[in-house]
Amino acid sequence: MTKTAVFRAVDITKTYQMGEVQVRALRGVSLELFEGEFVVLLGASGSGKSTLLNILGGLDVPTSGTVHYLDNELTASDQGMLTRYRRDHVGFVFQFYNLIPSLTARENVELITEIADSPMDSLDALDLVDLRERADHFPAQLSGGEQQRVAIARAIAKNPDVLLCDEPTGALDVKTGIVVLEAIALINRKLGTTTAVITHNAEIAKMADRVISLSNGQIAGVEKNTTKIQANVLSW
Ligand SMILES: Nc1ncnc2c1ncn2[C@@H]1O[C@H](COP(=O)(O)OP(=O)(O)OP(=O)(O)O)[C@@H](O)[C@H]1O
Repeated sequence: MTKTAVFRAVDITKTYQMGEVQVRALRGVSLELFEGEFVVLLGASGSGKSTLLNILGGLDVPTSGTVHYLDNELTASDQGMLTRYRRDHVGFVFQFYNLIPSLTARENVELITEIADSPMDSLDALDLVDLRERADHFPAQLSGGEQQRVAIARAIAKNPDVLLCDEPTGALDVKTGIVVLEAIALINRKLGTTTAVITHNAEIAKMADRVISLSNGQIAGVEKNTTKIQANVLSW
């Protein structure tokens, strides 16, 4: 059975013009991400990972090349279409959790469920990241890892088709980072959400179905993991 390509990017480039200087963040990247898979985008700082993820998530547009999300060509979409695409299909998790400090964990999740088409219950989303008991706590009462898990609950509460995570463990110690990765892997497994995680940490790549390595704005390799390692046995 052929798997559906959720994303298809063909020869995308991204050049930033900084005054006189041109920064070529992506130099001809082509890739496919398949339905339900867990992909790690691995690369050193500055290799173009965030630029690529932002383009897939409709937060940015490439300078040239095409990107499709299923049958929709993101590169032919206007801002309004990209906004709807993000709202209806994409969950984002960033390195810094961006929770609203004056709202409880549950209220932070409900910010999203209130505007989504077919959201899950906010407490069920918190349950998936094992934080139902902390639903009425404010971000300041939660540890960094717990705040990141609230951010994951918020991202998945709208039942997105894809979950895009940019260095989700970048601000966390190893033990806490592993708990956060376990939450992401559980969501991928349980809900079948196509998941891409950016990291510069090769150890984290071991938990993926496929690892796409980026170097200097280009794809340096694509590897399928024959065995997926569970997050709780990783260490770095
Ligand atoms: N808005 C921008 N304006 C100018 N240059 C940018 C911009 N965003 C990214 N770049 C440049 O593009 C290149 C790729 O950046 P990008 O953030 O995609 O890399 P990355 O692999 O995600 O790095 P990191 O792991 O450090 O976040 C870098 O040289 C960066 O300085």
